[in-house]
Parts: sequence; C-alpha cells; structure tokens
Amino acid sequence: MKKVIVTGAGGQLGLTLMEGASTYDNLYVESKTADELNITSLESIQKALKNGNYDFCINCAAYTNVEQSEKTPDIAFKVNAEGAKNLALCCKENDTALIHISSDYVFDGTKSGPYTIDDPTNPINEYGKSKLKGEEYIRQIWDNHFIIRTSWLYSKKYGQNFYRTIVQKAKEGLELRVTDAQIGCPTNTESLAKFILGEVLQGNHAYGTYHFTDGKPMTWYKFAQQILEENSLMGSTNLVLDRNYRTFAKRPKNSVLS
Ligand SMILES: NC(=O)C1=CN([C@@H]2O[C@H](COP(=O)(O)OP(=O)(O)OC[C@H]3O[C@@H](n4cnc5c(N)ncnc54)[C@H](OP(=O)(O)O)[C@@H]3O)[C@@H](O)[C@H]2O)C=CC1
Ligand SMILES: Cc1cn([C@H]2C[C@H](O)[C@@H](COP(=O)(O)OP(=O)(O)O[C@H]3O[C@@H](C)C(=O)[C@@H](O)[C@H]3O)O2)c(=O)[nH]c1=O
Repeated sequence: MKKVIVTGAGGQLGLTLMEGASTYDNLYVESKTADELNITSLESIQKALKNGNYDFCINCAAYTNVEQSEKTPDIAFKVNAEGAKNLALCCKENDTALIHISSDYVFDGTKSGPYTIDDPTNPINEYGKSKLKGEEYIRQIWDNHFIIRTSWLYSKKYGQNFYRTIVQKAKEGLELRVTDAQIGCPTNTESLAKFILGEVLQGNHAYGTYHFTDGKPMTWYKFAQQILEENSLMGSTNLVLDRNYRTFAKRPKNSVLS
C-alpha cells in the first residue's frame, strides 16, 4: 500500500484526484485543503509530514489567478514559489517523493512548434515567473521529485476555469467575446489525475520533469466553440471572435507542450 498526501485538495485538480484515488486498491490517500494545510507555513507542513510516513506528496496547491498575480505578485510568489520550496524541504526531511504541478506559462510563447522539456523557459507574466521559481526550488532541494507541467486545465465539475465560465455565461444568455491570440492544449483534470494516479504513483516513470496535456492544440476561441457544441449551446449563443480581448497579464502566444 502506498501512502499519499494531497495538498491543495479543495481545488479542481485536488478534488478530481481524490475522486479518482478511491478506485485504486494500492493507494491510501489523505487530502488536505488550504484550510487544513497552508503550504506557506513550513511548520505546518513539517507537522503534517512528520507523523504521516508518506511515500508521496502530490502538491495541487497554487495561486492560479493569472490576472491578480500581475497586480499583486507577492501572493503568487508566496504560494507558488515559497510554498513549493517548503514542501521540497519537508519532503526531503521525511523521504517523501514530491509530485508537483507546473504550467505552460513558464514559456514565453515565441517558439513556432510545441515546447519540449529541454526548451528554455522565459515566463512573460508574474504567475509564470512564480511557477518557474517553484520548479527551480524543487530541483535544487530534493531529487526525488516529479514536476509535471500541464496547460489550460479544466474540470467540468469543479472550480473556476475557462470551460465552466463559458458554459455559465452562455446559459445566462450573455454574448461571448473570445480571443484566438493564443494556442495551447486544453487538459481535463480527469486525464491528468489518471496520469498521476495510474502511472506516476505506480512507479512507471523516473524522477524528473514531464509535460502532460490532452494533446490537442487549439485557440481559446476554438475551445469555446467546442465547449458550446458539447453542451448544445452553440445555437443559442452569440460567440464573437475578439482578437483584442483585453487582459492585464500577457499570455504566451504559443504554449503547446509536447
Ligand atoms: N488551472 C490551470 O489552467 C492550470 C493549473 N496548473 C497548475 O495545476 C495545479 C492545480 O491547479 P488547479 O487545480 O487548477 O488550481 P485551483 O486554483 O483550482 O486549486 C488550487 C488550490 O490551492 C489552494 N491553495 C491556495 N493557496 C494555498 C496555500 N497557501 N496552501 C494550501 N493550499 C492553497 C486553493 O485554495 P483556496 O481556493 O481556498 O485559495 C485551491 O484549493 C497548480 O499547481 C496550478 O498552478 C497548471 C497549468 C494550468
Ligand atoms: C473568460 C474569457 C477569457 N478570454 C481570454 C483571456 C485569455 O487570453 C484566455 C484565457 O483566459 P482565462 O483567464 O480563462 O485563462 P488563464 O487564467 O489564462 O488560464 C491559465 O491559467 C493558469 C493557471 C495556467 O497555468 C494556464 O495553463 C492557463 O490555463 O482567454 C476571452 O477571450 N474571453 C473570455 O470570455
């Protein structure tokens, strides 16, 4: 039996992971929401890991508000960089392998093809910078890690994400203005959870950095079209292509991960 602790368990990935974990007989998985374990507190993590005897820690905790990160980067760095550092330190102390999730936003988006794990990083927004710093801390501190970069993560059931925003706005009868200025791979939390639970935790991969997505590159506009079609909302929604959709934070033009 492998003993696992999940931090940030109240987020969309954390909730999906906990739902999926019950189907694996060889996993005993404990969940910690932000209220139960704050990853910015080294002492709290030390306490949680010390007595747990965990084989793995899956870190789903993050500050994921890209727009707000640009305005108040300190919060993003505190959670995404310092939080990751705290986890790496405590995981090392307790010989617990760390599975950490990172983002396509560590790249600047100027490459013409998909990004490989060997491509240089160069984040163009504060969220991406904070996620990169988190990766760097983990690599410096604890060899027994998996850093899994994913992109455009969404759950149909949980949390705040592009998929649910589009469905909600369409159901409210609002006009949808969506950009096609970025290309990336939408990734369902269920596929990522299956990869973590069914492959990474089962020992099928060596420690290191990985890219995981659902493998279908598209623009946000194309993704919005797909979401509306899937929910039979296309006919009743005014979807407008808005190449100049204004945002506070810059996003990479191309963040397709290979
Ligand atoms: N969403 C996306 O499109 C993508 C996400 N990722 C990465 O995937 C991972 C999972 O993201 P996702 O599930 O979408 O994110 P969510 O925002 O849905 O969940 C993150 C969770 O972390 C919690 N949290 C925030 N601060 C702390 C803290 N200090 N201590 C403990 N928990 C905290 C949040 O709690 P609360 O809500 O109460 O603040 C929330 O429950 C993250 O590492 C993210 O960076 C990577 C690529 C794309
Ligand atoms: C909601 C909305 C967004 N957009 C645009 C803004 C932006 O360029 C793009 C995506 O917007 P969002 O703010 O929903 O998504 P964003 O916060 O950029 O999503 C990112 O989150 C972080 C956590 C990641 O790690 C990334 O992989 C990525 O998924 O779509 C529209 O054009 N119309 C809309 O109605």
